[in-house]
Amino acid sequence: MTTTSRVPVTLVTRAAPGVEVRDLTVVYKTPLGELPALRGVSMIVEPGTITGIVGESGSGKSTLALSLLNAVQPPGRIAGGSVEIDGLGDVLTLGGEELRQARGRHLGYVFQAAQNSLNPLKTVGKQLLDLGRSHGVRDGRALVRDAMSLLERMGLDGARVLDSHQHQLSGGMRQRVGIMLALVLNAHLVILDEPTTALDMITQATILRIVREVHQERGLTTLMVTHDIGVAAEVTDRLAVMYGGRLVEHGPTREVLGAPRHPYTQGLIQAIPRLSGDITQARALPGRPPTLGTLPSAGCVFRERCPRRMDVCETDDPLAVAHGDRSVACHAVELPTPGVRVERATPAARVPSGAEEDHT
Ligand SMILES: Nc1ncnc2c1ncn2[C@@H]1O[C@H](COP(=O)(O)OP(=O)(O)OP(=O)(O)O)[C@@H](O)[C@H]1O
Repeated sequence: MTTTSRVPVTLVTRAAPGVEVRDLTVVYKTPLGELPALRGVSMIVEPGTITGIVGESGSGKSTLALSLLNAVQPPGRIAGGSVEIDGLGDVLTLGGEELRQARGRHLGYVFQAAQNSLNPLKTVGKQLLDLGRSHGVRDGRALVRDAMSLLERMGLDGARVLDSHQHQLSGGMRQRVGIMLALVLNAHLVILDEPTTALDMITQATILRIVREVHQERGLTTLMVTHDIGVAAEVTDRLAVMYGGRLVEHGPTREVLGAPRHPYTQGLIQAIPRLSGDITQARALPGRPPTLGTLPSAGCVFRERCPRRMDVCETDDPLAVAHGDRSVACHAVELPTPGVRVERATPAARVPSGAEEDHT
């Protein structure tokens, strides 16, 4: 990723953008005061990759996704850090029309509960044309063609869906409309927050295949929030594991799932029931994830549930240690050879902006 100074949104490069999140802190106002939902999160997203953001409910996944769009709403507030996106600069410094144009045209997104986000008074087709117009799309017919083709690939009757109102579509159909709307303006950074939660297993598999295909065809950088490790395993190249507002482990999906290093990642994987073999081997993580009010203000956020807890975990928040293109934030993890203790979870090698890379 190039460290960009601010450039006008219209000059944006169309190649898959890299993203660098640096020291991001987001707080929510609560009766106990402002409490951090994200604390010092740093992460690099390589251009052209699909990164899964996983973790239990409340770990900060959606807050991170919203921050990438500079869309955290009160009672939340971005209290510190930066989100540099190739071609856009630090999105946290964008506002007004610049930010509106960036969203949709350059940053496509499907928020959680996308199935409820359509306007009940307008047909999907009308909303599509409104969206196009508000982003300066001149060729409405081409936009409709592209939308129909995306919908049809997701197993829907495109013409019928565009003619429908929200109440005429099932939850799963609306979810797919949300995905179409995120992709149809040709954004090159796409953020999907739980894109398949309302879908049955077969439809979910179809959608994941299409997300992957469209990602490759269009040269996207994709971030997918999911609480479902199976979904992440199926579709992502890299995995970012969050706990209590911290990024605790990050690396290539196969390596993180095959040889998890952080005790939390190990616990998450052990908790997945297997379809074959001994199902009694699935072991739920003991305890519950913290809420904003129960997060410890010092030491490791995971220590209460950690089987490898040590004295230092009570007092020192572990920094991310990068080793190759993996990083882990845990006092108890011994790396194969001495790692470099760094504040930021930075992969060793960065691919230049827009460079092609085989991540399979
Ligand atoms: N509007 C809000 N006001 C107060 N606290 C909030 C608000 N939104 C989120 N939080 C808190 O911030 C923390 C992170 O929430 P976030 O929704 O980002 O987590 P998540 O990992 O996406 O969870 P889920 O999988 O349940 O969506 C949680 O403790 C949550 O309760």
